[in-house]
Amino acid sequence: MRLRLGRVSYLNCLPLYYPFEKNGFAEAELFSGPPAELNQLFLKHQLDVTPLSSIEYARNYQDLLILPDLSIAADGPVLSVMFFYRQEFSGRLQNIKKVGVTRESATSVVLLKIILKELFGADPQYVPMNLDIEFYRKTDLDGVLLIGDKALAGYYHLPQNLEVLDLGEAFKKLTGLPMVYAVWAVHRETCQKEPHKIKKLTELFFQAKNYSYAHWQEMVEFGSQKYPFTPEEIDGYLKIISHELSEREFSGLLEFYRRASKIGEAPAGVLVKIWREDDWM
Ligand SMILES: C=C(O[C@@H]1C=C(C(=O)O)C=C[C@H]1O)C(=O)O
Repeated sequence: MRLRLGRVSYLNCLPLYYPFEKNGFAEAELFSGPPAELNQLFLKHQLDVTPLSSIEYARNYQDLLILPDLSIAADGPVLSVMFFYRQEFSGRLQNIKKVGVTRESATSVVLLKIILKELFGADPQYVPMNLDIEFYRKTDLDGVLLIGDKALAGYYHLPQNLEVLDLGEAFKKLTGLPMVYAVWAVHRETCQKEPHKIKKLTELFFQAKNYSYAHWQEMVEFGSQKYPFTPEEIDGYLKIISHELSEREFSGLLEFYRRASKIGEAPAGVLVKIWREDDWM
C-alpha cells in the first residue's frame, strides 16, 4: 500500500512538494488541505505522514515521531500568520475584547494567545470561525487571526482601516527564537510497520527540497500559475519561510511548548522525538 501523505494546501509547502507536483509521485498518495483538516485526518489514522500543526504534536507526542529536517518555520516575520485588527486599537492592543480565529489553524491560535497575553497584557474572548480580511465590514470583532494564503494576501493588500501584527515577528521579539508552525509527523505504529517506506519518504523530501532550491525561479513561476500571487511576492515569501529543523528551530519549538503549557494549551514536559533510521531498521 502507498503511504497516505498530507500537504498543506498553502503556498508555504511548495518547496517541499514542487517536484512531486511537477513530475508525479509514485510513492505516496497526496491529500491536500488546510492544517486543521490534515491534523484531524492524521490523528484518526487516515493519513500516515503529514505536516502537523506543531501544537498538535505536543498534545499527542507519546504516539508520534517527527521526521528529520522538515518544518514550516520562520526566524522572525512570517507574513502568513497575521493578526489583523481595527485601527482604533493601534498602540492599545491591551484593550481588545473579542477576536475571531480561523478554523484552519491550531498552532497559530495558541501563538496568538501567548503573544497577546505576554507582549500586550490582553486576554480577549477567542471565537473560532471561518473568516477573511473583510471581517471589519461584517462583524463586531476587534480583530482576526488569519493564516496561510489569506493572511499573505491580506499583508500584500492591507485594507486601509486595518493594522497588522506579524506573529512570527512578535515571537522572535518575545523569545529571540524562530517559531515552528508545523512538523512532519508519523505514528510510531507506522514506523514499526513500514520502516522502509518512511526512510524512502525522508530521502524523497530531502531530494525535493534540494531540487526546489536548485530550480528556484522555475518553482516560483510554477507557483504563480497555481496561487494568486506574483512571482515577486512568491519569491519574497518563500525566502523567509524555512523548512529546516536545526538546533535553532528545535529551541524555538521547545520554547513555544513551554509557553503553551503555561497557559494550559499543551501538556508539561513534551518530549520531542525525531525519527532516526537506526532506531527502526
Ligand atoms: C506559516 C504558516 O504555518 C502554518 C500554521 C499552522 C497552524 O497554525 O496550525 C499549521 C501549518 C502551517 O501551514 C502558515 O500557515 O502561514
